[in-house]
Amino acid sequence: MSGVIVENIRKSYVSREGFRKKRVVEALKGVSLAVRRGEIHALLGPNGAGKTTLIKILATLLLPDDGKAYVNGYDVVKEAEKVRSVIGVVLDVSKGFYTSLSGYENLVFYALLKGYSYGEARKRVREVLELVGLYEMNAHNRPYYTYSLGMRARLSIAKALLTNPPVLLLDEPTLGLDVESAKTVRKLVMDLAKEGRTILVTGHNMYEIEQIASSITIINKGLVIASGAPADLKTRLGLMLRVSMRIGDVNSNVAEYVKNLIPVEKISMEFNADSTRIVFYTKASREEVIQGIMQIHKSFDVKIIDLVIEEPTLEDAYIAVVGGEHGS
Ligand SMILES: Nc1ncnc2c1ncn2[C@@H]1O[C@H](COP(=O)(O)OP(=O)(O)OP(=O)(O)O)[C@@H](O)[C@H]1O
Repeated sequence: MSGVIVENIRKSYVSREGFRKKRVVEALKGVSLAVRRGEIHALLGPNGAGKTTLIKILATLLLPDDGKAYVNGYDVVKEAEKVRSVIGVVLDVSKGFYTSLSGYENLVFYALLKGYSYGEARKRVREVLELVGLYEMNAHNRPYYTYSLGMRARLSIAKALLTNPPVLLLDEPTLGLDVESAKTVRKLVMDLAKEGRTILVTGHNMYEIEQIASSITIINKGLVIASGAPADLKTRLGLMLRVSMRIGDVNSNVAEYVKNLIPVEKISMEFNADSTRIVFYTKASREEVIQGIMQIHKSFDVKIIDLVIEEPTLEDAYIAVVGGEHGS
């Protein structure tokens, strides 16, 4: 049974422009996805793709116009209360806290709202602060306004964990964070999944998501444009390895050698005084490329000075499907 199921969800926003005119934005035009229990699933897309809208529907903050969605088996429309009891939500990491209160006081306030007794609240807040690393940083007693963005993100996740929910819905939890803080938050998300939680996380940074998600759905303008495991997506989208090689020879025939041994899509050469740089793109596997290059080395006595084989990142996958329309 999946942790999250989304079936053909549609949602439009209607806003008034002037006195009579209505503007309709179709934020979701029939989106489906499934997140297995205990899995990190990434929902990727450029700005305005519809990611936040879907998270809000799953969090029971917005009603869909059409379609079905279930969280841990509960219908987000008909069983909203039950859905709320099994989710933890992060919508905007830098909002929702009282700036003059400490992280600890903020969370105790929210824990009391969730129905914990004062004693229970204090105990649970300490646990979640420890879980996200704010306790060991000794940051829990500092006022919120002194928190860095990274600490604010951790506190948002701590808040989402107050009720120990099995499902986490995280909307861009690393947005605006510096590299180190983003890394810490990613590690935290992975640790939370290892504990058996189902996590749906949105983002638009392929590099980040590739490292933590076991499956991905890419949406654009309210439609799913690709989905699958990161590696499968790369293959399906026909992404190519980029091979850059420098040989200790000025040899214009080497491009022919390469093309004879490796299926090459695009090749370019740059001649220097005593070496040649060859750059090519191929759909062949890394192993096939290495075998081909070994063959060139052996058969033509070419000295290879350096060799770099770069795998396509999901950034490439994203550009391949979204084209020039991707956001920042
Ligand atoms: N309350 C609203 N009223 C009118 N239009 C809205 C509203 N909220 C979102 N939209 C529009 O719906 C579309 C989807 O927005 P949504 O916030 O879900 O996208 P997103 O993928 O989360 O983008 P971002 O990364 O910028 O937050 C956009 O065109 C947006 O302008």
